[in-house]
Amino acid sequence: MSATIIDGKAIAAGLRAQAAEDAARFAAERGRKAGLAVVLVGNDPASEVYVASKVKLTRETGMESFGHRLPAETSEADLLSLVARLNADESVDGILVQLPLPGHIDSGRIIEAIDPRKDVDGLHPENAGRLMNGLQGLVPCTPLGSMILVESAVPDISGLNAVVLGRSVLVGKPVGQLLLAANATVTMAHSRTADLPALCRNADILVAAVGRPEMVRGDWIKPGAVVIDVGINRLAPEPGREKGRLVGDVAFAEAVDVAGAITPVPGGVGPMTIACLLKNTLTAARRRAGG
Ligand SMILES: NC(=O)C1=CN([C@@H]2O[C@H](COP(=O)(O)OP(=O)(O)OC[C@H]3O[C@@H](n4cnc5c(N)ncnc54)[C@H](OP(=O)(O)O)[C@@H]3O)[C@@H](O)[C@H]2O)C=CC1
Ligand SMILES: Nc1nc(=O)c2c([nH]1)NC[C@@H]1CN(c3ccc(C(=O)N[C@@H](CCC(=O)O)C(=O)O)cc3)C=[N+]21
Repeated sequence: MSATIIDGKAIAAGLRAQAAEDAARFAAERGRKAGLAVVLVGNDPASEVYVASKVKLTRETGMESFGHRLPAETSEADLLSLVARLNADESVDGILVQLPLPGHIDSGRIIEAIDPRKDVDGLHPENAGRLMNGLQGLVPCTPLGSMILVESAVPDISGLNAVVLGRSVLVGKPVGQLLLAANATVTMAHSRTADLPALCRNADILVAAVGRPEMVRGDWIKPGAVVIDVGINRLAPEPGREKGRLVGDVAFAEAVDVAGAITPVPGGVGPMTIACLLKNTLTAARRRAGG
């Protein structure tokens, strides 16, 4: 058996087309474009690639993009004052501070300083709490994108066994909350979980977000399961190559023979993350504008 490949790239393109329509309507109704501010501290090459891609797609979608690049040695106080300015700026509907931040900055303090209504990453404790309590808020982009991909592959999630590998605030925990809200029976696994392979073999839906290249092997997967691979891992370059290959947390070549449906890396969850960021920015813009 060979799994259906869930085409995140195509589904993300559809979401962006919808976002572009919504952005045009917002601009026509409000007399200004919705705006997203992206803050990058330091010069981590991977972060620079993601941020460049976010800026490009934000503009292509018909929204205003405000880029803020700060040197690695920026103080926490200076970053907090930038966040305060963006909170007060009426043309900014969404604020994203790219993670990870340099070690001398407490990311928790920065995230808590963002106006929850502009927190398009959905990482502010108020938005995390709203998600947990089933209240309206802003949902983190990667989990939201992962969930849309699950829904594209399974008509009814209700009653299915879901296993989430990873419990980060950015990915694992919110993915678990979304699956729970959709009535899956959710198990959250992590680095202390006993016998991961056996646990995973029980999963109708398996979401891998651990950051360990190809950790999930083919024989961990229940035949017919839906596998969402969130991992983005850059391998060391092969001799003569400048860049290493990008792989997920799942050994794709093995898993594809067992799963019912699976996301590739690249072209799976990654493009959905950015599309959901644009979607969240419009959601934030409309709510701030009162409708
Ligand atoms: N596609 C996209 O858009 C995005 C992709 N990513 C990718 O997703 C992956 C996860 O990211 P993120 O959640 O931020 O990572 P974190 O490092 O914050 O969290 C990793 C989680 O995986 C768990 N873990 C680590 N090693 C193991 C192991 N050997 N067995 C079981 N569990 C393990 C950790 O457990 P414990 O809590 O016990 O330490 C932790 O909960 C990364 O590859 C990242 O690059 C991230 C964001 C967006
Ligand atoms: N505050 C914050 N919010 C984030 O959402 C956030 C973050 N910080 N820090 C880093 C991670 C990582 N992340 C990705 C987004 C898109 C792709 C993506 O588009 N990937 C392409 C390939 C890109 C390539 O080729 O390098 C794909 O999977 O097809 C990947 C990873 C968002 N993150």
